[in-house]
Amino acid sequence: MASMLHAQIIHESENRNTARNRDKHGDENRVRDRDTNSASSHVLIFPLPYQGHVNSMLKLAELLSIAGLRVTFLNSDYNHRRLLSHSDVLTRFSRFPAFQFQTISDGLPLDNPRSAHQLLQLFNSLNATTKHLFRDRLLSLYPRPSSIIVDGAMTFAIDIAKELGVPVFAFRTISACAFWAYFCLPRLLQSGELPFDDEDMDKPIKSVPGMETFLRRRDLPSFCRAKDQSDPILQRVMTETLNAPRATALILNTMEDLEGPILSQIRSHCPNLYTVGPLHALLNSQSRDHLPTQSGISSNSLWAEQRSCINWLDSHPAKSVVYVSFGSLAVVTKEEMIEFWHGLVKSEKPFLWVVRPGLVGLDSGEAAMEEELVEGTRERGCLVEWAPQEEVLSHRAVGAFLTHSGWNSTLESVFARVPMICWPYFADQQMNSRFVSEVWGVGVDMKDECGRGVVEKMVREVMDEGARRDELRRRADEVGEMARTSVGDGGSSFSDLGRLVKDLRRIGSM
Ligand SMILES: O=c1ccn([C@@H]2O[C@H](COP(=O)(O)OP(=O)(O)O[C@H]3O[C@H](CO)[C@@H](O)[C@H](O)[C@H]3O)[C@@H](O)[C@H]2O)c(=O)[nH]1
Ligand SMILES: C[C@H]1CC[C@@H]2C(C(=O)O)=CO[C@@H](O)[C@@H]21
Repeated sequence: MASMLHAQIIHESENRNTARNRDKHGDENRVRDRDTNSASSHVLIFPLPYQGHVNSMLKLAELLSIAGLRVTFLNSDYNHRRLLSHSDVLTRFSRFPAFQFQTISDGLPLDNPRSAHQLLQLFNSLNATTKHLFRDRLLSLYPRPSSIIVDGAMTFAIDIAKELGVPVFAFRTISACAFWAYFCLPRLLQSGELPFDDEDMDKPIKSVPGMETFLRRRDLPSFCRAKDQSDPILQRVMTETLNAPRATALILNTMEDLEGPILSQIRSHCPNLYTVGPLHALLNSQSRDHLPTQSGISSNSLWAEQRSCINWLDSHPAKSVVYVSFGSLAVVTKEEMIEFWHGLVKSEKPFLWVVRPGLVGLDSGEAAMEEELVEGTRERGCLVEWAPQEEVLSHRAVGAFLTHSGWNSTLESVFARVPMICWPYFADQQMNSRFVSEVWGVGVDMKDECGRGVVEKMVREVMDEGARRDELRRRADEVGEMARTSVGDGGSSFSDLGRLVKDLRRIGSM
């Protein structure tokens, strides 16, 4: 049955892809239109256990619940404890009697920091431990899931779903441009462009179709910097990506107007592609009147949000503050922190800086660092351990976002029309920052530099009065408007979510 369904959805997708050329935003049924099949659809959603993945997949879970589907969200034990402590998920999801959380072990000991430095440990542990637990869970869940939406970075879950005959949708939480670069890894290796044979990081890259005119070595996902093609993380991300076409469909948190040409490339390998981003905006627009929170924002934070920074922002003029955050996984050295700090202070702009516990590597003297920062930022800075980021970015006082270019942060900044200063840390972020600066024109890219002079120069470029600032703001407004259109009634992401709901229902009724 799974394969019949797969064939049917693919057939319809091919027809639709042809129609897309005639009417890019062809209307689909409204998401909220429930039909009689909803009750038998049971969707299991299973993210990679990281903040950036839990965040977007939980937003999709909320949207599917709003549409009337039965949803089970499978969280790691470790993340679930933190999610319950630091967010309002229980109150929010109590609106949906058919929604449930379930938890599963990620196999790592409690004291493992689960940051970027332990990436391989997490992947190995998921494959050694969680994979088997997932199989048992799938067999024991009642009602049995009619479909599964798994993180596209967890091929083991695709394998098990296929083995048990449950239709599986892969949700990759990164940008289409980063996904496509990963997808082209075999040709990058075959052409000899990888591994790099010298130190010239500005050398153009030719083996990623559609990006020949602007992609350089330094813009490829950071794992491509491996000296040896057998590097385990490079191999891992390549395998995860090349497995996507085995799923019934691929879901991406992006929008047609932003990544259309790259999405066309991906469609030639994964014809049934749903583009439903920015998910946070789609969710906010569909649940604003029904949320128990004052801000109308669904927070899925794994750290306690320090809301005092909103009062601090309230006391600043419009577009005067630089918001700084490097997401949930990055670990920087004390030296890098000092450079950022000098650069920010020298730029003479007020700044709100998220210094997450664990952001500064332990071996680089974290305690002394914090003292210095608190002292040096007394005049102009506000430091928090974790911020209500969506709310911060939509605050009128924020004029720029110094970001690590994680995909959620990028989409949140795009939607809030805030120009970015990108300092990509690892993984997909190097691709995102190149697109932000060269393709979408909504920010500047520091790439591999974070010396104080560069930080100051980039902050001034984006914040100081002048033609450059005006151009960045103009583009940020244009691209932000595109995002608004995509998630509004009849927009491409709105319609694709409707199609996804319809397909999940149809599977549930078979
Ligand atoms: O103080 C903060 C800082 C962050 N966030 C939120 O945390 C999420 C962070 O996600 P993202 O910007 O994507 O960064 P990472 O946490 O680093 O996400 C990982 O997952 C992403 C999605 O796959 C990838 O794009 C990144 O490279 C990867 O590091 C965003 O929704 C932010 O709004 C807060 O709420 N408060
Ligand atoms: C560190 C990364 C390896 C895979 C995950 C990912 C992805 O490509 O899907 C992006 O960023 C990280 O969260 C993970």
